[in-house]
Amino acid sequence: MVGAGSWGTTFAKVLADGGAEVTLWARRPEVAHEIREAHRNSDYLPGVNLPPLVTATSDLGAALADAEQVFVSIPSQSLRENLEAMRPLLPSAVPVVSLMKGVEKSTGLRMSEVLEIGLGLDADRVAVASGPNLALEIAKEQPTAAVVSSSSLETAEAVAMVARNRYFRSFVNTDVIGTEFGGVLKNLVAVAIGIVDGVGYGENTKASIITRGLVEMTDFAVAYGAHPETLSGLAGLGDLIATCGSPLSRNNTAGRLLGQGYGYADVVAQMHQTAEGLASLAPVLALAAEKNVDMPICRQVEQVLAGTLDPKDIAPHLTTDDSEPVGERTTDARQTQGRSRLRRTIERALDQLRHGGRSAGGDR
Ligand SMILES: NC(=O)c1ccc[n+]([C@@H]2O[C@H](COP(=O)([O-])OP(=O)(O)OC[C@H]3O[C@@H](n4cnc5c(N)ncnc54)[C@H](O)[C@@H]3O)[C@@H](O)[C@H]2O)c1
Ligand SMILES: O=P(O)(O)OC[C@H](O)CO
Repeated sequence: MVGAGSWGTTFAKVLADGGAEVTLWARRPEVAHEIREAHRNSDYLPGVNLPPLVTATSDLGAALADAEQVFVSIPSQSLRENLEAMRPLLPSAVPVVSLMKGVEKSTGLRMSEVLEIGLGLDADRVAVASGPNLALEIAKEQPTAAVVSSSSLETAEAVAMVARNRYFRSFVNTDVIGTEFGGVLKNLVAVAIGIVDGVGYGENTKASIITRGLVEMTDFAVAYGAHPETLSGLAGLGDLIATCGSPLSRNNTAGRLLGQGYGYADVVAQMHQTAEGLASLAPVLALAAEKNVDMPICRQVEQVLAGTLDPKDIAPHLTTDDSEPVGERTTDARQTQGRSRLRRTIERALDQLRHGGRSAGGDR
């Protein structure tokens, strides 16, 4: 396991409680020492005892030697800089699994893509695991589930066989794009939820943002080739519910601080753990623009982060509507807009007939 933060350590426990021997690589030797000697990682998982099958080292080569599967759980924006060191140490033919939920700011790439490029791997060797997985709940052995996804079903199944135990169930799919983007995008909606929570708005506002947020997530992921049903599954809706509903979520917490009036720099300074949504927002919006996907909630989060939108005004797209009414689903909206366009075309044709080609309404 590369990365001994809250999720890497928790996932190591998940694997060990399923019977696997796990070596964690911790960047800081003192963290590795505590895990090895005291079976604790008190910085990240206070009060949690790690099973004897988990050990740790700050020597990357020792952590990777003889590994049968490699899991990676470091902040998304730091992944690339670690791959050069990992590449020559990686045992051949083993699957590499991303546990991360971000996109690379400089390239807009998903973490599985960064792993493939940085480690020179075929896509079939790479998997991602994602779902409603708040680390501290799982570290306390509260039951949950996740999806392991790979373009190779064989790889996904091999990983899922290991990543399971009495409190953790792994499903499989081959929709890597949908599974990965689900984890990225729910973070952005969770920041929005935190903001309205910080402002003091109640459950109607939050339910509206969660529901409309799921539409944004689905439209975006489908535009990039995901299956829509993946976004209704554990890695989409499931994770959205968990992250938006829990004060344990760092993205939700960051949003709440913004909603309470703290500026972006103060929030970043107060966060001691990774809130991926803050760094993923800009690349996600750039990717959305490339595919003409409208993401009003994410755009407003960006404006709050930039200090150009008062947090209490975060939901105008829900409360003001100066356009024609549209359906809830984008496809419905397109149909409605299509009907409107057709109606306008017919009206123009009738108008031309009535006025001999001279419009009565304007200069076009
Ligand atoms: N914590 C959760 O509940 C949870 C659940 C699912 C997925 N994730 C995802 O897992 C990933 C890791 O998150 P986390 O919660 O473990 O974060 P964290 O902040 O708890 O820990 C991050 C770890 O990465 C290390 N690190 C920081 N900068 C580094 C660098 N430049 N090079 C190498 N290591 C570095 C830190 O020392 C730490 O061990 C994120 O993408 C997150 O979205 C987290
Ligand atoms: O603490 P967050 O906001 O990074 O969320 C953690 C997990 O992704 C929840 O599934």
